Amino acid sequence: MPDTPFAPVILGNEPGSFPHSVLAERHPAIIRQVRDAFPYGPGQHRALDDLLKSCTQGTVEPLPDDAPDRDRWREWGLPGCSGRSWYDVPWLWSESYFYRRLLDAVGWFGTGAWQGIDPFRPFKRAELDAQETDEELAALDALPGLPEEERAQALLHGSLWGNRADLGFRLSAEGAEAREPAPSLVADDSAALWALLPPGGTATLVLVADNAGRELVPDLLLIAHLLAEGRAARAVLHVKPYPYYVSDATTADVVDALHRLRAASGAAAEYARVLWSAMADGRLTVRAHPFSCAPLPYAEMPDDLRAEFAAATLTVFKGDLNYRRLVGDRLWPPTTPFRETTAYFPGPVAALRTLKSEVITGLSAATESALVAAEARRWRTSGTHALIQVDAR
Ligand SMILES: O=P(O)(O)OC[C@@]1(O)O[C@H](CO)[C@@H](O)[C@@H]1O
Repeated sequence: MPDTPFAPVILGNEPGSFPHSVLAERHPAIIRQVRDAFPYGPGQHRALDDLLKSCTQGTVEPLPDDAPDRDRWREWGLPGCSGRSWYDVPWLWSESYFYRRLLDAVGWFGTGAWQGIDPFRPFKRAELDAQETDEELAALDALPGLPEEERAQALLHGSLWGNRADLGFRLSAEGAEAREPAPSLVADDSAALWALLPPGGTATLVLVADNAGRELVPDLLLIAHLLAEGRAARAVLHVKPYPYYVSDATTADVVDALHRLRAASGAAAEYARVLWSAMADGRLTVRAHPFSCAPLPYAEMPDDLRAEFAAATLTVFKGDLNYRRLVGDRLWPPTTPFRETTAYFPGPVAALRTLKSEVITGLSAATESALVAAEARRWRTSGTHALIQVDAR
């Protein structure tokens, strides 16, 4: 990481700011939604009440003594954050710990009957079962007649804009889905991305997934295309080891998405066949590394993960949160080169992301001025702009 006195770490303690609204409004709304979605017992309701009080008015508290990941969270900075207001510790840390505590409250980590019951599953399932998903899958039938480059580009854009399908985001951005998509890319390095994945090559692609459902489906379709066309010989899909940020994909969500694709007809079912056989013969693997849910930037990744990314031809980070973790959750001057913020990364790296938080790098001065002139600061968080950035080395 470069020395960054000019790029302060984002905190959530400024009333009226986007990060503050996430802590003060989005998190309580998520607690409400989860509480309403399950027939929880009194213990769970009490734990949710306690969490609501702690995260809005209280301080960060340590994990229970028997938490299986106590040591990990100690390494991830819990002792330094304990006793401080959730608003005063780094925003990234605070959000991440909120999801960890929410899972605790509903019994995910316990040994009881609620162990492993995903509190966000009803929302993710509803999205996967929605009519919009049928329409998106039916639209794939237009692809087989097109030249390979056009299909590849269409599927890349499907995966990119699929990142708008973020359930946590929609909780606090009502109507965002209905707005004009404004499909404007604020940075487009797709040519550099394709140059790293030529047809008939031996590339290993690592895709660090973001959301389940209507984002994961197009991510899987893109992977299927890359494998089928020989742009990747092998792909590794990184998902979250536990439910996170409402809609982030876990292994269970990958299974649901693959079932959804397999049950479809036409081209979608063909992509499903490619994916099932690639999983069966090991060309496509799923990883759920603990660091995927860490409250830290990727600059602090552990050695085993660093080695894995170093061995890949290209690592693609999907989504807003992964972007924040890739470049560092800081208020960078928007023209800071992307490759300067990813210089620590051990191999070629790309970001596919719609803009849903204030972190941004790699803009040209002209693009930044145009966005500010048209929308002041709104373009940073509205989810209506996107980027494809590549550091090819
Ligand atoms: O990573 P994703 O799904 O694209 O977006 C995650 C997100 O909704 O959560 C954060 C605020 O909670 C923001 O960074 C962003 O808006």
